[in-house]
Amino acid sequence: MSDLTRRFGIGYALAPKKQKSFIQVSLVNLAKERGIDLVRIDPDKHLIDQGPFDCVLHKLSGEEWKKQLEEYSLKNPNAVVIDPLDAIERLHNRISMLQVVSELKIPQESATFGVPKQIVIYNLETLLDPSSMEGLKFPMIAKPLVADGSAKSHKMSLVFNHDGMNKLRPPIVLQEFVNHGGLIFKVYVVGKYVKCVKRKSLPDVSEEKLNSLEGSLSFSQVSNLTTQERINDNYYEMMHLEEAEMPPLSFITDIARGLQQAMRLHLFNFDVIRDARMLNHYYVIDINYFPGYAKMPSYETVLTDFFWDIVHRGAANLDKEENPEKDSDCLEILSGDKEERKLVSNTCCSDGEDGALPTSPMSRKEKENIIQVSDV
Ligand SMILES: Nc1ncnc2c1ncn2[C@@H]1O[C@H](COP(=O)(O)OP(=O)(O)OP(=O)(O)O)[C@@H](O)[C@H]1O
Ligand SMILES: O=P(O)(O)O[C@H]1[C@H](OP(=O)(O)O)[C@@H](OP(=O)(O)O)[C@@H](O)[C@@H](O)[C@@H]1OP(=O)(O)O
Ligand SMILES: [Mg+2]
Ligand SMILES: [Mg+2]
Repeated sequence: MSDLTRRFGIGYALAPKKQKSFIQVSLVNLAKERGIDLVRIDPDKHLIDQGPFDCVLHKLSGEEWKKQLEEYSLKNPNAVVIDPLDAIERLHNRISMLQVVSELKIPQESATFGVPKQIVIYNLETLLDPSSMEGLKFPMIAKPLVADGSAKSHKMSLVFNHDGMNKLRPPIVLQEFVNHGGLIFKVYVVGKYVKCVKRKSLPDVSEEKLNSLEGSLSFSQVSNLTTQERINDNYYEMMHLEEAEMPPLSFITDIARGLQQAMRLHLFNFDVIRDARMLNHYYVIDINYFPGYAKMPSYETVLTDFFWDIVHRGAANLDKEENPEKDSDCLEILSGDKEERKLVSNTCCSDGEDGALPTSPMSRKEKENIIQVSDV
């Protein structure tokens, strides 16, 4: 059978929440039209007994799953696994996650980048010893060291002074909070495709405010919002985020490609903030494996193109540049919307649709999410 008439199978093994957000009818139908069947893998059954698959797409972890994948790959050497578990594991620890950013060797002409100053704290004794924090300035953001996708791993605190340390539970990463004008850039990578969107982020903390704030403030999953209504505060209106400038395209693409090569991953996104005091300096603060692509405009088309490449070009050729000129068109800078609010619940909206790529028959649904930030 020629490649044009043959059907291809991509098995997906995802947690229920991810499956619900990612496997939308619009994606399944578009892939089907292009000869690709998306098939659910039952994680409770042996992988080896399912399929056959041309590609296994997954966001599951643990020793048992690792064994299953290894066994499957041994028996099906031509099946592509997106992505290798050992490469994904680097992102499960917030130190190794950002280490890769510090090691990137790419030209920094139009703009510069780095990671915020941070330390890792493994026990209470170190946490409560002020000398451990030497070199770090308040406010800080305390993040669980483990970033395994659990609700716990997204629970963070803004820490304004030493009193705020009491409520933290190591192991944590203490990272300097960088004022960034309440705006975050999310850069989605799908194989060679790179897309940068704007979202609302935590508001700046002024010196004045810092002195009047008590201890710490906890919050969770700021970046999991797409649709938001604001209540009672004009911070973001005053910031005019819609008009805020995007980072230079080539700069963002260089970081994306650098990260992709260093991490050997095809599906990830990273969060970038711009230093409010030095406007051509950026910080990478977070990298996520297999993020919420359904929030990315035209996600069905982008992902289906990627699947098509996998099944027609194979893993070995997937990362080779086919047509560098075409690739440069792949970077789209879009504007989205996201925000963090104090003591209220909100919904927020990503302005998403860009028209630069053909959209699939069923357009992406805006998701509504709620965020709550409460005093600890
Ligand atoms: N160093 C920092 N300076 C300023 N703001 C920060 C910093 N680190 C994180 N933030 C803010 O806190 C939010 C959550 O942090 P981070 O992205 O590390 O958490 P996460 O739970 O891994 O998020 P995601 O849902 O994207 O996986 C960011 O989106 C940003 O708004
Ligand atoms: O779907 P999941 O539960 O995996 O949640 C992921 C979420 O996507 P969603 O919007 O589809 O929920 C992502 O949002 P964006 O970065 O794309 O905004 C991001 O928050 C990831 O860190 C989450 O992955 P986790 O770290 O929790 O595994
Ligand atoms: Mg994030
Ligand atoms: Mg994250």
